[in-house]
Amino acid sequence: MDINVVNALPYEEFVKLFGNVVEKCPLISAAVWSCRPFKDLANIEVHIAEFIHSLPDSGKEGILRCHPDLAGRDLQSGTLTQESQEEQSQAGMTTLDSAEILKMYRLNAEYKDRFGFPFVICARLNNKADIVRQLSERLKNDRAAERERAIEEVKKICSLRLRNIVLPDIQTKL
Ligand SMILES: NC(=O)NC1=NC(=O)NC1=O
Repeated sequence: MDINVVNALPYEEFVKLFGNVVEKCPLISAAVWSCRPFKDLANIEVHIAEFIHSLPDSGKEGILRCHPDLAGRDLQSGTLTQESQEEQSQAGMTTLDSAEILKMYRLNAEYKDRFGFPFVICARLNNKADIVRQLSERLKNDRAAERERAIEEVKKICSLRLRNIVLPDIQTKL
């Protein structure tokens, strides 16, 4: 999709197209629409990142709280967004055995108890072993460091989702 086409979208169409590039946070795309005209795809990412980093800690944590757990309730009940379903499936979350599901549930619960927001990682860039290792390691971080780390993962997820929309014919398998 040509960047001039993106720049010409009315905000309703822009939000419809990009509203879930950050999981369940259409506000971000609705806000970034005001930054048109975008030079290119990377420029959209820059504006999204600037918006996210301009938020107070509570806002950043709010973004994290909009993310479904990996291998969690939403996956088990089939209520993930299409993007999350595809991402979690690609990371092997849909083929865990019961012991692996229980391990993810326990680690996710421990993480949420410690930080007050869910563990977020860019699933497309990790397999299930990476995810368990990262979850175990990042549990040791302090809250501020972990908040920033998780937001970096949100930005990676966003970048891949944007590419899937704007460059659908190029497989974004990194
Ligand atoms: N808690 C999460 O990290 N969730 C997710 N990461 C992704 O890449 N897709 C998700 O649903």
